[in-house]
Amino acid sequence: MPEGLVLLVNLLRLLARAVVFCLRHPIVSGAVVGAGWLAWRYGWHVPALVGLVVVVGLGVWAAVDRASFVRRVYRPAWSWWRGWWVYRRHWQPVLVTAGLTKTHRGREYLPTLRRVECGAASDRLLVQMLRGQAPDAWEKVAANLAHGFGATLVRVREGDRPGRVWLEFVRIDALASPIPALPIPDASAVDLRAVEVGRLEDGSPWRLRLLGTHVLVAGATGSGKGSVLWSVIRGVLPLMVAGLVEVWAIDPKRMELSYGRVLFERFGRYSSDPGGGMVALLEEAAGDMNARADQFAGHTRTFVPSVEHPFRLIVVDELAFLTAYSPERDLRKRAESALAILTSQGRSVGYCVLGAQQDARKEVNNLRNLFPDRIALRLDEDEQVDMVLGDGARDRGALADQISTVPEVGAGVGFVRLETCPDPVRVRAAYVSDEDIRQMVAYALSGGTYRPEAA
Ligand SMILES: Nc1ncnc2c1ncn2[C@@H]1O[C@H](COP(=O)(O)OP(=O)(O)OP(=O)(O)O)[C@@H](O)[C@H]1O
Repeated sequence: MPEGLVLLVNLLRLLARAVVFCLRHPIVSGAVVGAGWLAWRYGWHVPALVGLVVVVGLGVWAAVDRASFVRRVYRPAWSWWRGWWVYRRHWQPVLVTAGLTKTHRGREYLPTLRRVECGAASDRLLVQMLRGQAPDAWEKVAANLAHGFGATLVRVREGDRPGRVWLEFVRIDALASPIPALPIPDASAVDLRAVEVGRLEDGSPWRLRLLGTHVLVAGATGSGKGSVLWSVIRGVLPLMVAGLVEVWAIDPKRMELSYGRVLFERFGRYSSDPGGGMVALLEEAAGDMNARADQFAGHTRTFVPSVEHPFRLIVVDELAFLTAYSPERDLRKRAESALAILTSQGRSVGYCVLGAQQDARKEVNNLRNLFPDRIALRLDEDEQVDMVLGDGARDRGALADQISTVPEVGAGVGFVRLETCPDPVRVRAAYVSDEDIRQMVAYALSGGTYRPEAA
């Protein structure tokens, strides 16, 4: 091809790209054209003044209403910038190297990047796959994509319609360091449908539902099950003091819960008696629940806690001690039966079982399916992940078997399935230390007048 023609073709290409850029980014191109016109018509100081007024205006907005400024200005601008600088600029070379493009009769077909949304810790990219491509083609090269775009991890999620996927690029591990115990909330702020217990991977609060469900916390020894149990108890503490919530603690290990024994004895019940006391307490809870169900039948369908009928949270630290490891067969059967009654019928009458379990294997706990909400902390084997969170959870990114064994990095870290989304989300429970528990006891015994934060 003659040199002149090559030059002409390249010029036309450049022009076409410039037009596409202007159409895709009307605000930026409009601002540049507007500033250029003002400078040409009135001199350079006019657009400079307009720019200054805009910057001051944005600064005032950020100072007055930070949240709306971040949502409407900062996030879109940051997404636009990263979308162009990090992703669009390297899109073609990274995808070619990762083997996600196809060449047919000399023409290259490239998946289309439709949208980029950048958060504080991760970026989400909506991608139109090539026709005939499936999400698992992207899952297989997740490591290539992570290295190619400078992320620590990439997850592939279902897109908004067939043929599309969301790619989640995790840049910063927002859960890498321990989260200190959350402040004890005001009684009016406690919602039993959303008790704040820690943080989600994107830095937002992790809220756990208690009312209308049962929760299973599974994790190997040292995975931080205690921090989930104590964060829940801390989150409902003001309602315990107000008499609207009772915590019945069953403590076979006599380790974790015994620290707050005085709390449970005063605002609920406590047993660590292996000779039948713990099972008797479970049976008592099941009996009370049945009596409550009889009383409510035909009168109330939605449970609202009151002093007469408080919400009862049955906390069991290590279910398997009662259902599998107990040497007495009769006690095992009775415990299993009481737990089955509570979990199958207790939800609608204000009973919630919060059970912790070290071993997720089927034979150890066949009550697992009675717990609608489950949390997988660090697990010993990869097959345990699906046993806890349900089939396909590990393939969808719940790598609970890869959580660090170093307590500062991995304790209290886990995966949950939220109601709003089928994909597992990484979370970390706040760490409630022994000193925090002591302060909780002081707060409760003072009737809520002693505030640990103020001490
Ligand atoms: N959320 C957390 N953040 C940071 N560190 C934590 C957290 N939870 C626990 N740890 C640390 O990890 C250690 C083990 O935690 P914990 O005893 O709660 O685990 P566990 O799962 O209950 O273990 P086990 O089943 O053996 O009782 C604690 O001593 C503490 O130092």
